[in-house]
Amino acid sequence: MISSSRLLFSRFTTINSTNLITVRHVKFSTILNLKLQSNKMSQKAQKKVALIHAKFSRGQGKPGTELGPNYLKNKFLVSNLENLNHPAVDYADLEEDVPAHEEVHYNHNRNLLSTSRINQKLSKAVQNAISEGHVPVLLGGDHSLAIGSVHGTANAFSQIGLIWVDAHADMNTPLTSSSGNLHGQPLSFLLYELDKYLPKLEQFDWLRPCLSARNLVYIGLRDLDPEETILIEKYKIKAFSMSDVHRLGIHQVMKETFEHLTVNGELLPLHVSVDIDSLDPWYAPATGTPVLGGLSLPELMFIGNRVHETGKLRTLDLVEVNPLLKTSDSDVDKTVFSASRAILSFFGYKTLGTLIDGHQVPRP
Ligand SMILES: NC(=[NH2+])NCCC[C@H](N)C(=O)O
Ligand SMILES: [Mn+2]
Ligand SMILES: [Mn+2]
Repeated sequence: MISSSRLLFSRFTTINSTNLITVRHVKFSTILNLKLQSNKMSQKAQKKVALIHAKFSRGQGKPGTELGPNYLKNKFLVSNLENLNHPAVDYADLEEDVPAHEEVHYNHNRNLLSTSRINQKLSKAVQNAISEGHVPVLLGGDHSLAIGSVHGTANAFSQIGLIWVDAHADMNTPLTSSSGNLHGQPLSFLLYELDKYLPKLEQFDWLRPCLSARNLVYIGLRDLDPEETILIEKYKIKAFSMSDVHRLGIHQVMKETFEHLTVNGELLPLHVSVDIDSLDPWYAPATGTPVLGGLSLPELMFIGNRVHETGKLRTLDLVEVNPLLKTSDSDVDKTVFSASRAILSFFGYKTLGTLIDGHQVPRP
């Protein structure tokens, strides 16, 4: 029996040095005689990415996340979305439009009025973008924006699956939150099961819960508040903590995630909400609530690639980049670099290098 390494070796030795030199002058797909999958990709019109810029920071206490969209919409992101056949369009521009003195607070929970208003607009923008055949990508902004973003996706389909990639569970209610920050609470506003724990908040009159706890999967958890742990247990929510990622490996985590979100033999349309603090602070230091021991960028990109392969991504959020929280400029560069690559991975950008029509998408 010939071992595969010998086979490889014997094939390799048939290439002489002249051939190796000519290789450099010819399109390498021809040399390798590969039928590239990406050729097929390029013939089929791909969905456009509808960029939704949400300049918002009032879901938490640290100014700076409102600058996120300006950093995240960089040349590298836009040109590579183009290369990946998912051209980006600037779809909506949202910002806080409530003067500070008109804000409404509930107990220690801050900024209910502006958070409600921007999310109502965001939900409509997401629904419209989906109905026009685009994939909305929310460039945040803090994570309270997931209220509108997920609400929009959930209202565009009969049923969705939500993958929440985060160090935190963001499932506090205004009554359990110790910080009073709405970015730690979006899921309590979205899940049917948690509606009964919410106080009546007239600012959010427009909002109805739209997601079953059964259709939520967490990845990357490592900093939960006690009530969040209780709720996850009580409603048997599928949750992969960082120690689960270590135990199972990210490949198995994604396999089980998709199995969980498959209903009647079909994977649900997916909304993926990525909090940049799911990454270890080494990859993403410029964020408001960093927690050590997070995902590596290759792991997050693996998640993105697997989701991309399913063809089921309907909306993506990238939130909590805060360019003002830095000890040096390189902290911002690192965070934006990681965030841009993470977004691209959901549209087919691979760490290995990505081929389109036999050409490699440039790597920075
Ligand atoms: N989206 C985030 N970064 N959330 C952090 C939440 C932290 C804490 N659990 C809270 O409720 O305040
Ligand atoms: Mn978080
Ligand atoms: Mn979060």
